[in-house]
Amino acid sequence: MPNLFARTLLAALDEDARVQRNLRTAELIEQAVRNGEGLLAADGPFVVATGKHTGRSAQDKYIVRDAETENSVWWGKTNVPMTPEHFANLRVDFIKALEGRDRLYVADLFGGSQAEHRVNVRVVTELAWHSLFVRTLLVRPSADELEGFAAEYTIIDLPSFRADPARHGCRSETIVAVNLSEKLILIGGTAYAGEMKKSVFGILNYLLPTRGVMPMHCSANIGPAGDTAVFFGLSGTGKTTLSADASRTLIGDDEHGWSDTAVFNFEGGCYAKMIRLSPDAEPEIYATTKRFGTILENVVIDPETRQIDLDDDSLAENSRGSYPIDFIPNASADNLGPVPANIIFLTADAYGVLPPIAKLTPDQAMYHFLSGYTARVAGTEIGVTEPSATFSTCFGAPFMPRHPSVYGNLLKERIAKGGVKCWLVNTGWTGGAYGMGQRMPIKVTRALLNAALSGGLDAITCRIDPIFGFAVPVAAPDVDDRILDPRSTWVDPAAYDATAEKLARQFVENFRQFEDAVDAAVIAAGPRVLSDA
Ligand SMILES: Nc1ncnc2c1ncn2[C@@H]1O[C@H](COP(=O)(O)OP(=O)(O)O)[C@@H](O)[C@H]1O
Ligand SMILES: C=C(OP(=O)(O)O)C(=O)O
Ligand SMILES: [Mn+2]
Repeated sequence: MPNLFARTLLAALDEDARVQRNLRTAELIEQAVRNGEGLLAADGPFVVATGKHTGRSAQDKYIVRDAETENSVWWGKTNVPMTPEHFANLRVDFIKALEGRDRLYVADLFGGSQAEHRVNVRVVTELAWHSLFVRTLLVRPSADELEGFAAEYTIIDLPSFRADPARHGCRSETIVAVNLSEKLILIGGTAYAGEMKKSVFGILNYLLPTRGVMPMHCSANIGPAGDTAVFFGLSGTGKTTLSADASRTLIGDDEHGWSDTAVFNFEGGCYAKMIRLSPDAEPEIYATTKRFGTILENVVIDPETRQIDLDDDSLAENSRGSYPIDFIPNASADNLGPVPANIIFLTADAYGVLPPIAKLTPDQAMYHFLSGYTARVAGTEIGVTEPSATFSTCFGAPFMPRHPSVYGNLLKERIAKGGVKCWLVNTGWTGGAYGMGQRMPIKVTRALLNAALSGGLDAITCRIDPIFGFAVPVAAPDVDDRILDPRSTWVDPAAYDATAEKLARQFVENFRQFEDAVDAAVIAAGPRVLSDA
């Protein structure tokens, strides 16, 4: 039940003449144009600039620490507590800000595509395009379902709000405050739309483990043999890109649940990266940039010709496009598929040491799931700056309110049932002969995935990597064998060894936090620092 405050607010909004309720795409775009929120592009998309915030503000996110969350949330670097008093101040100030608006948008939506596992969410926004975004990304109730819709969670998103560190106990003018007892999320001081969808993800990640569903930061699709694959990965590792594949049916690009019987999408839309999008490598996603109903965030548009330029990164490297899932031609009509036959962990390794594909044992899979490794090149000068490793547990620490072992145990049970193969896929940067700082070609990754998912790597000889311990195929269909063994491509093998050792050491150090939570076999499944052996 929403608390008294939320009930009062919901009732007030129901009667408020300023509120535009559950408008559909065309009307929201008309309003957004009238409000001066963005421009229509020549080919149909609505194009907006979000200003200062072009990505999530992970450092400005808080969870209210109270009786509900005290023992259920894993407090630490990513789940940062906020006092109920600071939240109460924030709520008062949000109400004041709402009162000052002459127009507000309300969208009543489902978080979760399956009736038995979804939550009813009401999203209140000051921007019409935000309302369109959240309608696009979440699951849209039918007209009948809207009739008796009772919101359980409320999200209020006010980009024009300015948080006050003294009153709200925060760090800056930007705030994402999650109150799980009041079932209220307040987002202020940022216009990046992704905050809304990832907030709903956080709610489901909190609730679903108690109902026996494993929530996952992954994309998912289904092969011609009815084989579901899930692709875990941190931002930028290729979940969205690789899940849109002409030969497989898309379930979703970012957030899913794994129940006893199915993998189901939490969402009803996708949120793709637009920067330097290639019509050749990503034809399905590219086609969405030519359609009415797509929103393009921080894509540069010529105000006269209304042509867009996907290569222009002057507004953001993280330019985005959101579209309903059925804009992808072969999307699943019921948002679900069978339980997975394959689990893929995507990593974008900037050190150039991980192979483009490796087979994992169940213990190695647990190790890599809890580690959640990726690394990006730090600056724009690719190959010159030092890459920095990121470990984000469950490949999604910012969205996981509970202890990693909660999600880890759900994975362990599922792998233990058998019938699922696990893979580590490096979509990052290659070293040596392939040139330091070259991103793994998408067509190489796709060829390897196709081979792995269709059973084409099952009979291929593998070598066991001496540092990382996993099995690496020595050959694969349609791929130059040399790229499978990064060490052999480095001009200086000793430099490879030193770099790989450096990464191995970071893995080991990061994993110390999980040593008490897992079996010895899982710890032993991690990389080895050879010089310490
Ligand atoms: N080998 C590769 N595999 C996947 N994506 C790649 C690869 N090489 C380059 N990319 C680019 O990296 C980005 C991956 O982003 P995206 O698929 O949105 O990741 P995620 O959904 O995991 O955040 C895209 O811009 C894509 O074009
Ligand atoms: C929307 C996001 O997800 P991703 O980058 O993984 O697509 C995000 O992290 O803000
Ligand atoms: Mn994505």
